Amino acid sequence: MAGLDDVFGDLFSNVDAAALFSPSGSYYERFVEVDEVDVIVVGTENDVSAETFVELPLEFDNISDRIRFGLEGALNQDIIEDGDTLACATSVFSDDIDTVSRVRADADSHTGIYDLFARSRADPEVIKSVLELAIELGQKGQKGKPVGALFIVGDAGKVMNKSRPLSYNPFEKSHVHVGDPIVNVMLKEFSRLDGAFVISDAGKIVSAYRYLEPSAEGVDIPKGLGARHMAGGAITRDTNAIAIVLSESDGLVRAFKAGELILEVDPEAY
Ligand SMILES: Nc1ncnc2c1ncn2[C@@H]1O[C@H](COP(=O)(O)OP(=O)(O)OP(=O)(O)O)[C@@H](O)[C@H]1O
Ligand SMILES: [Mn+2]
Repeated sequence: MAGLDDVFGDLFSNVDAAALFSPSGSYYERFVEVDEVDVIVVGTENDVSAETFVELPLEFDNISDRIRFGLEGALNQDIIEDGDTLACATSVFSDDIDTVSRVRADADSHTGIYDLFARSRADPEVIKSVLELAIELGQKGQKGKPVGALFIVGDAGKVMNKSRPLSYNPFEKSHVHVGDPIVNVMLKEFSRLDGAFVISDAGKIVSAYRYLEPSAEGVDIPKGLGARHMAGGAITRDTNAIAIVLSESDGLVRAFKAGELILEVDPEAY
């Protein structure tokens, strides 16, 4: 007689490693005793002081994004190899781990999400702050109305050379950085106005109200997106910046790198 174990056991039989997504300390401890497989912890923080850890920039709400990002990070850090099979344990319905997915690491299905954070010129913390700000802006809008915004992060000198001012720059002589609560309030306020924010690798706000003039040649952005997304996507081909765009029309936050759409998140899901 076959039992449930025989059937569900297929999910984790002969895996190369187990990836635990944001496990509790006690859950992780139980794995330390298991010497059958390597254990990888994936999360926004290494709360359990795991030996092998992959950092997530966001607690991705979408489970496949979460797993894909984790595996991309593990591949990038040479923790796993292309073709390895993993048992990925995550929580979907509660804070506890309640789901196991059997996933094969595929270097070809590389989405670039990990690269966006870990291999960009700009500081990963800066990228994370700007992404969080765009998500927050998408959730709340400006006085209840949907707003759009365009943030160009990194390689600021070159970005400034490929753009022009639409108005006076309120950040002209200031030395303010993203992540600072006051700055976030200012950025939200200015996001009502036209153009892009330019942010340095280290997170300094270089300018607001920039009109970007990249060459759009060879930029392949999804149809239906307008000038803001085109300009944001294109400048990331011309420079080593990344672009984080909040759409006023569909409410989604998108990130572009090297002229390509890398990440799409729905602020309402956070
Ligand atoms: N080249 C540019 N540089 C900076 N900002 C731009 C540029 N082109 C457009 N924008 C900004 O984007 C705003 C919206 O333009 P548009 O509707 O064409 O873009 P979109 O990609 O459809 O964005 P949304 O989804 O928010 O409507 C403009 O009002 C302007 O503030
Ligand atoms: Mn539009």
